[in-house]
Amino acid sequence: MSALTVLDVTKSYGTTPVLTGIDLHVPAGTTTALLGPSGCGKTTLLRIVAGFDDPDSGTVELGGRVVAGNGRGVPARRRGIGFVPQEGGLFPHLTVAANVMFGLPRRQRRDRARVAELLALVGLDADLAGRSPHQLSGGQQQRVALARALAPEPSLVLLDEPFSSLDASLREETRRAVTRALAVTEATAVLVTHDQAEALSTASQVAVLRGGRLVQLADPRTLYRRPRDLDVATFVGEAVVLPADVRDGRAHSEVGVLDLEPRTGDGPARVLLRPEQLRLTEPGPEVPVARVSAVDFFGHDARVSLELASGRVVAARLDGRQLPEAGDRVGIEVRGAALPFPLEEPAAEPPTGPAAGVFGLAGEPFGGPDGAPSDLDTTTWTPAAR
Ligand SMILES: Nc1ncnc2c1ncn2[C@@H]1O[C@H](COP(=O)(O)OP(=O)(O)OP(=O)(O)O)[C@@H](O)[C@H]1O
Repeated sequence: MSALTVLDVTKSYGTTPVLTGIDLHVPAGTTTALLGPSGCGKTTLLRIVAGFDDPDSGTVELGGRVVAGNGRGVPARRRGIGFVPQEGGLFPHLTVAANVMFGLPRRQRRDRARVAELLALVGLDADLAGRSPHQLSGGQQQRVALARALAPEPSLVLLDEPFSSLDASLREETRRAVTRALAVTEATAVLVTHDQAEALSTASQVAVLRGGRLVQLADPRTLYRRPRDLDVATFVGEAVVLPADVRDGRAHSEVGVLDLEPRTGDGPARVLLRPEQLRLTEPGPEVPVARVSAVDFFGHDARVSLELASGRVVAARLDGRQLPEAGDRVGIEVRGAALPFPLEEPAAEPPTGPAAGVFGLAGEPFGGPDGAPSDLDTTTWTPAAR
């Protein structure tokens, strides 16, 4: 497996720039996810790496060899790249075994043991070898597609939204099987996705693209904990963003006085918390209070919408065992530090619908003009009450 290096790659379609100065290094034997909203240029970058398209400028190197740019254009079939498209792309008239064999070098084409080995690698039983693709589930088809892509021991594997056509239960299981197979074979891989959970859980580094630019390249934990701006913060997970006044290195906010990591200078700022940092407690004179405006129960956890005194609604992710009811009055406690951002950075568009207010103002304030709790029909929640 080889390292992939993309250097200053630019691409336009007509007069519309689609990629601008992309630099990306994928170390050998690791997986990088290309994450970004629809139309940000993920597929275009993947096609340039694969050799289906040429960059206008910049270079693509595989294993230290320039395969595109600088006047070179190694054809796609000579790059030694395995490709897994969105929906398998298996040959419908061939059996599973024949599909996998198609990926094998000519001298191994009749090697049934090697086919069984590749099927086992992606977590499939050898009994499936005689089936046609239409006799497999979507997740099984994607695994066969990966087995076929890995068969020639490619220098690089490209996966273009490989789980997007699968339903939630198959998706998780298939994602795990694919991640495992990539790790076992020490494959260098690039995964295109617009699903942040998929990117964070599958890749060793995530490249966030926005409007044809690479805005952040980081390992999943750093990306989630230290997004470089609030757009990235909201793209890679749910965000609680609050105005704050920083004094002596601590942020005075509507949910209390928060530690900051990293520290920042005094003055007005905005701070980022993740919903799992919010905890509920009994309301008291020193405790910031909120009213529960909705509870979405997911079994393993729940998302609780909290309307603060200003009317701002924020989300908390809570263990599903002790939950308040909509209308309850609760106290808020914050665990861990907040991440500060300058005040002037433009905020992302406030979302609408059930997540509304995670990012901004929504709904009527529950306090009066002076911030005092109104006489809404609220009961006080205590942690031990349910
Ligand atoms: N062949 C083409 N001709 C003209 N414009 C194109 C072509 N291919 C892509 N585009 C445009 O380039 C931009 C980036 O497209 P691309 O498919 O790379 O985005 P993406 O991030 O993969 O999106 P999605 O997640 O929806 O697949 C889009 O605005 C798209 O309309």
